[in-house]
Amino acid sequence: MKLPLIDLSNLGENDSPRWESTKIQIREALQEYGCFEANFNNNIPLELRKSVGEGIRQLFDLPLAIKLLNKNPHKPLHSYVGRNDTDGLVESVAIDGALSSHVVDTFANLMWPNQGNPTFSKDILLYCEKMSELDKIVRRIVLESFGLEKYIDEHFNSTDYVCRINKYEAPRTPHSMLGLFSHTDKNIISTLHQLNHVNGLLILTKDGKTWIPANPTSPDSFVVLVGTTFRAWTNGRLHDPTHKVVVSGDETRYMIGLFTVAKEGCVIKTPEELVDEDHPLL
Ligand SMILES: O=C(O)CCC(=O)C(=O)O
Ligand SMILES: [Fe+2]
Repeated sequence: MKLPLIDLSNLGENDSPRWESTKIQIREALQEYGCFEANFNNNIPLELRKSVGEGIRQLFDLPLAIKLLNKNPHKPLHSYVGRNDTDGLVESVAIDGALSSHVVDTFANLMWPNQGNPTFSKDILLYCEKMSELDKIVRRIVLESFGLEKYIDEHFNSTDYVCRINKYEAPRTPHSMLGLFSHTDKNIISTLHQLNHVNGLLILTKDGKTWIPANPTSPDSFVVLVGTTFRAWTNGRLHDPTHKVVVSGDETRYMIGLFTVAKEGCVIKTPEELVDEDHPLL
């Protein structure tokens, strides 16, 4: 089994025939699988991909004491996660508010206290901007597909972005090993981009029977995944898939993800249009 593959490159205006057919594809994919592979090419140039990969390798090579400075006392999931913090092979950093150059520079100054890392800051900011374009297209399309255009601005204005960068140590055994435990994302939308050719993400089907490999079919593709908050907002119409990461072989896996989260203090409320006899409020 494979994830649905949907081409979102150069999608054009939002009343074109292509936009309309893409809307149907996205809605079906998010109902049935809770995710899809998005082709979004021409969007992230090869040079940027290489440069960001290099910056991320340098970041994880920093001493543990430095990486531990990436902490958020109020939100433990928006902080550094080390190899000993979970059962898996994952190590991870988080940049909360990654669409702000000030936030990204502050993060880089913390990690590279001498003079920051201007290349890293510039690359991450650009990457996150591109991924947020994808998030906005998908959310706009989903809301339109429910006839809820009137909520689009409110939706966009009530969200922030967290960038999370994951490294999965090479297990160096012929057996596959757990990279990241099985979970659902609790945020709204996750936009995931595997940075090298080392696969590992698996998505559980809605019936809970099959793990589908989410191996990118091109270096320009992303996995767009529904989080529990969006499932709640849509009164259960969209599925929030369980997923995990399993790695094998002798190469390290890197992933950069942009997680759309509700702003602090924002209350998630299902629009009344999505509640009726067939769909009582969950
Ligand atoms: O590494 C991946 O592909 C997925 C990571 C993930 O599921 C997460 O960080 O929530
Ligand atoms: Fe996840």
